[in-house]
Amino acid sequence: MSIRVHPCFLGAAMKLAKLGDGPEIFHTIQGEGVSVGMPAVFIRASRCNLHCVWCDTDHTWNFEGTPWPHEKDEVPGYAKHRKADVTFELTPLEAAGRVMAYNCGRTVITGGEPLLQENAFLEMIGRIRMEDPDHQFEVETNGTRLPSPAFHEAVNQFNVSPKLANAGMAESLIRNPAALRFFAASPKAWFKFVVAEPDDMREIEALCGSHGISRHRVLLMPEGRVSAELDRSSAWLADVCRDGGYRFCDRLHIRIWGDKRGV
Ligand SMILES: Nc1nc2[nH]cc(C(=O)O)c2c(=O)[nH]1
Ligand code: SF4
Ligand SMILES: [Mg+2]
Repeated sequence: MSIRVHPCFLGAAMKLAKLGDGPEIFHTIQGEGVSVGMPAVFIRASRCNLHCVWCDTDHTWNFEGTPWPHEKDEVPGYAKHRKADVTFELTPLEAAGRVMAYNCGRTVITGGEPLLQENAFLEMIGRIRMEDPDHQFEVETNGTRLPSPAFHEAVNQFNVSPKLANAGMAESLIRNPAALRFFAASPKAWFKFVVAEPDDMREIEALCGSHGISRHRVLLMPEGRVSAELDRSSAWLADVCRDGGYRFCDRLHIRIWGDKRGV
């Protein structure tokens, strides 16, 4: 498939999260969703349009000078990040080179919210497919942004994680009905909900009902940053999945490596 990129987008810098001295691009296995277990290169966008209180990638958005609360505010030593310390800028061409250096056939574009920079990622995808036409791209998104037709065409799989009230934001911020209906109708989209307590199910069922999301496309994932936390809700969540016809989804990278970055 050839991908055309409008010339005015060529070369626009992308803002990625920083890991060590470089951009947050790493080779691991997909830990969540329908392609769990598959080898993949992850590339993490900096910046998000949301600010979930329990976000585990808050270095992509919780910057000095912003008013957003985070559950780690109570943790001694936790402080908001200096933007320059946690951002790495590079061109889509440079990003493509770093991704291809791993010689892996699958890339997961995550964040932050990658759709805020979809033109830059579209250019990166085009560059990679010039060398590796069958390269598979997944995008992890919070489901509040409608992808452009070209971006939707280029991406193989969208892992859509709509946020619930437990993320601590106004409904108007976390919900874009047009985007949700678009993904509900896309054969490329899967929906992944982080479930913290049984009450969350009411919200998930109402959301799916009102946006045409089929339960066959829904994965329910226990909330937790470490194995013991996942264990706490896995048993009852497995029952919910069995009885409701949902797919259960563990967080394999947390089982294997715990709460670490770059894996
Ligand atoms: N191994 C691994 N799998 C993942 N699936 C989704 C991730 C994410 O942070 O979006 C993630 C991640 O950070 N690591
Ligand atoms: S949408 Fe995702 S990246 Fe953005 S704040 Fe929420 S959990 Fe973090
Ligand atoms: Mg993660």
